[in-house]
Amino acid sequence: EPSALAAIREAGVIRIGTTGDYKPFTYRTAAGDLTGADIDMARDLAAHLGVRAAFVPTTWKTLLDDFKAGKFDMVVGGISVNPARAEAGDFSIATLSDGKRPIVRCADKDRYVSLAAIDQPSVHVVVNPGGTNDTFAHEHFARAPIEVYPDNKTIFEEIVAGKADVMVSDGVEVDLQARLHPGVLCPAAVTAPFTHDEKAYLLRRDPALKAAVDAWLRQELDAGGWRKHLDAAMH
Ligand SMILES: O=C(O)C(=O)C[C@]1(C(=O)O)C=C[C@@H](O)C=C1
Repeated sequence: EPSALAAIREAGVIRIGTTGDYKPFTYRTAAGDLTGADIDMARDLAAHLGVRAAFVPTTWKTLLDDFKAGKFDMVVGGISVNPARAEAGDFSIATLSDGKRPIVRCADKDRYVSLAAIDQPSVHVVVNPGGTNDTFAHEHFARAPIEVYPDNKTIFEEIVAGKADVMVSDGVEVDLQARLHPGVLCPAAVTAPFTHDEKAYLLRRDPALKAAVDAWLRQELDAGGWRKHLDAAMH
C-alpha cells in the first residue's frame, strides 16, 4: 500500500476535513467561502506539496468517525490534541498552546472566575456538542445545568440573550468573541485557564506525511506565516 503522502501526490489533491464553525480557525461565510487561519495554512500546505486542497465538511460530533472512515487525509480548524484522536492518526507539531476559560456577559466577569462559582444550580452553562468543550463541561459541572446547543456559529448569542450564562472554551475563541461583542461579552477574570491544550493538525498515519507537514509547519512557525494568518483572522 502506498504511503498517504504518495497517494496525495499521485491524486494531486489533499482532502482536508474541517467544521467551518470556529473563528478564528475555520469559518464558512454566509456566501459559502471557507476562511480562517487554519484554512489559509491548509491552502499554503497544499501549494507547498504541489497539490490541490479539497475541503470536506465535517462536524465536531462526527469528526473522528469521518476521519477513521477515510473521508479526509487531514483535519484542521482549532483541533485540540487528545488521546482518542492521537490513537486514530498522527498529530503534527502544535501550532499553539491554549487553555479553556469562561466567556460571560461583561457584568458577570468577576463572578464566574472558578469552577466552583460556575457549578451552581442557578448558572446555565452552554456548550457546542462533540468537541473538547463538551467533554470538559460534563466532567466539571455536576450541579449547573448544561445546555447542549448545536450551532457553534450562533452559540454566543445565547449568552448575550441571557438564555445561558457561561461558556467555557478555548482562550483564543473567548478573546475573539469578546472582541466581536464589545461591552457585552467578556472573558471572565480567571487567574489561570482551567486547562492547557495544544492545537495541531490531525494527519492520516504515515511517517512520510507527518515528516513533510512538520518540516513545512516548523518553517511557517519560525518565519511568521502562521502568526500572520492567525492575526489576520483575529480582526
Ligand atoms: O474539539 C476540539 O478540539 C475543539 O477544541 C473544538 C471546540 C470544542 O471543544 O467544542 C472548541 C471551541 C469551539 O467553540 C468549538 C469547538
